Amino acid sequence: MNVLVFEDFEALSIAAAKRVEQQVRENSASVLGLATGSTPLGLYRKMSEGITKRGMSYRNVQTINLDEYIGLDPLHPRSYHTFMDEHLFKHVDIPEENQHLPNGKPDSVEEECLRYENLLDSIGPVDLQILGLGTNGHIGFNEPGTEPDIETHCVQLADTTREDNARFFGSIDEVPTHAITMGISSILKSKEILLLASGKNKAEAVKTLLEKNITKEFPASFLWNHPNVTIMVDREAYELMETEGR
Ligand SMILES: O=P(O)(O)OC[C@H]1O[C@](O)(CO)[C@@H](O)[C@@H]1O
Repeated sequence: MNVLVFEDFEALSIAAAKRVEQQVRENSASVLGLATGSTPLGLYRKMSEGITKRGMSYRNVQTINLDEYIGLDPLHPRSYHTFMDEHLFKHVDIPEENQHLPNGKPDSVEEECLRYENLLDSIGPVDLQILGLGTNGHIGFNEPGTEPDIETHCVQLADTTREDNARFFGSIDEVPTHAITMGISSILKSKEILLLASGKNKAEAVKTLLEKNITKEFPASFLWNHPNVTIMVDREAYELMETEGR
């Protein structure tokens, strides 16, 4: 696992965008695994700027997102479909048919999970997977207690996750209780993984991750089982490591 420490969120976002742009320049038909949450917002802004400022194009790229809330229609203002549209898809030239997210309002959640894992296998493997890090160590919506061999599945969200995400909704009561998420084993199928973490509220989780105690109680620790993972953090997210003089 490589660890890269950046001065701040801006520097981290620029570096992450550089890696994505390099990937797409090398292989214009790359498959990108995408995440939601606040952390990739800087990356998505820089990717959008890349279109106008650096002549980037994503027209042959396929994207596949990690997760979606169950019960939210794709057009719901708080769905991850809408999040991706607002923050990335409407600013870049990825064809709509190449943008993939789980359907949060399927007839059958089980069938949707199967469909999504099959989709991942048919367009994959993901060349570059972007991940955020939950304060409780989740990746995607794989909450503490998730087994490492699980593929795309339905998950009950932890209370802490619903609290963390209440800022995107009016109140915690409006945050859905369940989601569809790629599993740990789905994520580990990627060729390369880039985990981003920013801010003091991630410092404890970053410290736990870097302790290399591989346990289902801290799902991100399973990333240690993958051969090509880079963690990009800013100084605030790394501050507990620096305090220890590492
Ligand atoms: O980037 P944030 O908003 O801190 O979220 C971290 C993680 O939590 C989630 O938003 C889910 O709670 C993930 O999508 C994300 O990777």
